[in-house]
Amino acid sequence: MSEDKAVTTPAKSGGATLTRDTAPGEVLLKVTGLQKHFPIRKGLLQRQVGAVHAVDGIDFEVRSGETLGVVGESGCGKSTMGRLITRLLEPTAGKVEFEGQDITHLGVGGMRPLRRDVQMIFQDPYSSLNPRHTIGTIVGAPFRLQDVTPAGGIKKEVQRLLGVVGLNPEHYNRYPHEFSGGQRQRIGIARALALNPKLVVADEPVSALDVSIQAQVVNLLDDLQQELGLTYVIIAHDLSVVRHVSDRIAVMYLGKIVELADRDQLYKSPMHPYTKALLSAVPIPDPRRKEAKSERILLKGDVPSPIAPPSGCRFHTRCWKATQICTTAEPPLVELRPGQQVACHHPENFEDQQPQDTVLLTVAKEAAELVADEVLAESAQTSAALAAEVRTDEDAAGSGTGEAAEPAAAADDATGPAGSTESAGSTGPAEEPDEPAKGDAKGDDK
Ligand SMILES: Nc1ncnc2c1ncn2[C@@H]1O[C@H](COP(=O)(O)OP(=O)(O)OP(=O)(O)O)[C@@H](O)[C@H]1O
Repeated sequence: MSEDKAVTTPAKSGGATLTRDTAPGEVLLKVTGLQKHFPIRKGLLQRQVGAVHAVDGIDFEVRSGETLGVVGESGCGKSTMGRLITRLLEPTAGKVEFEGQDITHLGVGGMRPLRRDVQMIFQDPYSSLNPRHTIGTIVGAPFRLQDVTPAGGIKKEVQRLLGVVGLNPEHYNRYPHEFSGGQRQRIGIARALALNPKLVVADEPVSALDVSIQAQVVNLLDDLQQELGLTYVIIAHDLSVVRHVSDRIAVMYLGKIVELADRDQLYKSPMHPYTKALLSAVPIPDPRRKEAKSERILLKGDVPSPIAPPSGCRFHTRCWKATQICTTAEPPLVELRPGQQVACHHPENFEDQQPQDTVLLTVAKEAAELVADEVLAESAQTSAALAAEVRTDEDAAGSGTGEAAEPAAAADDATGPAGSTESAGSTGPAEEPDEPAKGDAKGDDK
């Protein structure tokens, strides 16, 4: 990862230079009672017959310089939350404050300066880049949109940014299809960094990539944060991805935050049964903790429909600890331990909040099953592969070579033909934007 480690701070671009008002550790983003209900309409008159409760009243803060990981199964509302805080979606209710300013209902004009400060990286590096544009145009777009001319000109700045994310600045005129999946995600990252943002919301930034490439992109994000003092909200459905980069983690279930805790605390001692189940699904690849897994929980079934979420605690239909009260009273998100907020009547690793309610629901007992240790040991190995990769790269920081792409990377991912080995930090010929069928063909619009 030669060039990855040699990250340089983006040049102060004329007009785009942003003062870093919020000191590290201070609240940069504050979300209160945030809701997004997508209306469901039917009939000729398109009358509203219901709503998808995608995000249903969440509160959290993001401090300057930290990484907040957001996890949960598919459909829990993570992406919607990401789009709400970047104001790509209008909230149904609640408040979003950025640097103390209420931005909940700012119009296009009011949002314009904020667009520089808050950027988003999307999950799919294939569809988020316009195939008709060169990467020079793509990465330079934010300057044009914001009418900003960096010192030295857009081209020079874009080439510098490409170098920052470990791509060859010479490839300015190439098209997205000429790059591998990991390289395309680097292009997306370069675009997000163009205007020197304060907050970057990354929505499943690596889930479309091969595991070995994932580690490289995660490490790049980490390096950039160190160098540029960025604040991240990283959304993932997989706890193994956010584990290595997050300071705190929010666990979402059906539009709600059910647990919000410091990273280490969450992994060592999860309090919400859902968090515990998520952790069970991603065994911790640490042999010293093997004995700690006295019980492993496998959740059965899918997340219930957000159109009509279960009453009381939304997780009660899949929770092995659910009792009567869980069906009627929604547990508030409260700080049960310093740095650990949980919404549960019967939390794990803590005293019961409703000890009088002892009779388990029949369905609860069937909701989850314990998984055999052997099965877990096997999957722990897979999880360990990613962890080892990340650690190796962390250890190699500054070593200047970083050939993190193992042969497995050759497979890259199956989503596109550009299956070249991701060449992290390649600013030279090592970067192989192999496009076997098309070679260097430019302007090959798809
Ligand atoms: N524009 C929309 N209109 C209607 N429903 C939507 C819209 N966008 C999202 N939803 C619904 O909101 C719920 C939450 O979706 P969201 O994409 O935020 O979840 P997620 O946790 O990010 O899942 P995934 O990991 O699959 O993206 C889902 O049930 C989804 O179908």
